[in-house]
Amino acid sequence: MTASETRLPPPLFVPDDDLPVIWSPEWAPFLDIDGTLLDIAARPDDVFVPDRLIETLTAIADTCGCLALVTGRSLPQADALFGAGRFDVAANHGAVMRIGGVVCDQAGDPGAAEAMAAALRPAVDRHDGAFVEEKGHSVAVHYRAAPEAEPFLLQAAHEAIRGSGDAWRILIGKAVIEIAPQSATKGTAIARFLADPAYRRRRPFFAGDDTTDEDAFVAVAAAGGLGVLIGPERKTAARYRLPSPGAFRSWLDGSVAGRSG
Ligand SMILES: O=P(O)(O)OC[C@H]1O[C@H](O[C@H]2O[C@H](CO)[C@@H](O)[C@H](O)[C@H]2O)[C@H](O)[C@@H](O)[C@@H]1O
Ligand SMILES: [Mg+2]
Repeated sequence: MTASETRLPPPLFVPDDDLPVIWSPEWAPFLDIDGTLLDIAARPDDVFVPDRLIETLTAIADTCGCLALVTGRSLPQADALFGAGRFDVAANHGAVMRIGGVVCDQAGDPGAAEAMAAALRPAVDRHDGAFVEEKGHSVAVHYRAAPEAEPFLLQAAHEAIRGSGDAWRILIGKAVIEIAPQSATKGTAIARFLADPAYRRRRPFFAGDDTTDEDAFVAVAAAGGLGVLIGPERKTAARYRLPSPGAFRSWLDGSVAGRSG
């Protein structure tokens, strides 16, 4: 069953501390970054990471014995935001995996990604405010400041991957069109983590905000875990929902035993 075929009841809205999780080594927490842990900002480099969030995530990782960021960002970007090597990461929408400090999987040819970025640039340059984000194993075209450009940029992205066979796929996120390896998703990333001794036999928890996170919600549900959608209500495979990254950060803070405001 694919994410788009998922038929589950509408997600439950969870006011603050009713989310049924008490961190312990039973759990494997998997967390999306943008729009989930962090508020959306005008540009990728404008995001703000509160010190307290890093302390909270570190405390959860210590309690559970594991924690992974599962993100569309690249590994260097995730490290720049949360501290070099601090957490396990599935980067580039699952194409690049680092577990226990070791980069164990790398899907997608960075040379091909660079060539696609170059091919996209003339189309992007025709729209003030649009820009290309090169991420090694994937490419993003941002148009938050040029929303009218979306159809044109989407066509350019389809043209960029034409001829690559099944190697690449297009994902549409928040004011962004991404080109990522076909062979990896956030769902395959979670399955890969759960096969690793550091995560095996744990109950997966995943929080994410985007339609690109639905593969992960399906994967955690299939493994008996728990998915939390961050943001407004929509069709989703997540079973719970919190309204914003701020609400999620507050819940995370409150979920860490022995800490107070
Ligand atoms: O999977 P995620 O961790 O949620 O990452 C998804 C993409 O997030 C970033 O772009 C988004 O957030 C930016 C900062 O708030 C915002 O300016 C942009 O409009 C959003 O699309 C990041 O730049 C991408 O590389 C990630 O794939
Ligand atoms: Mg996100």
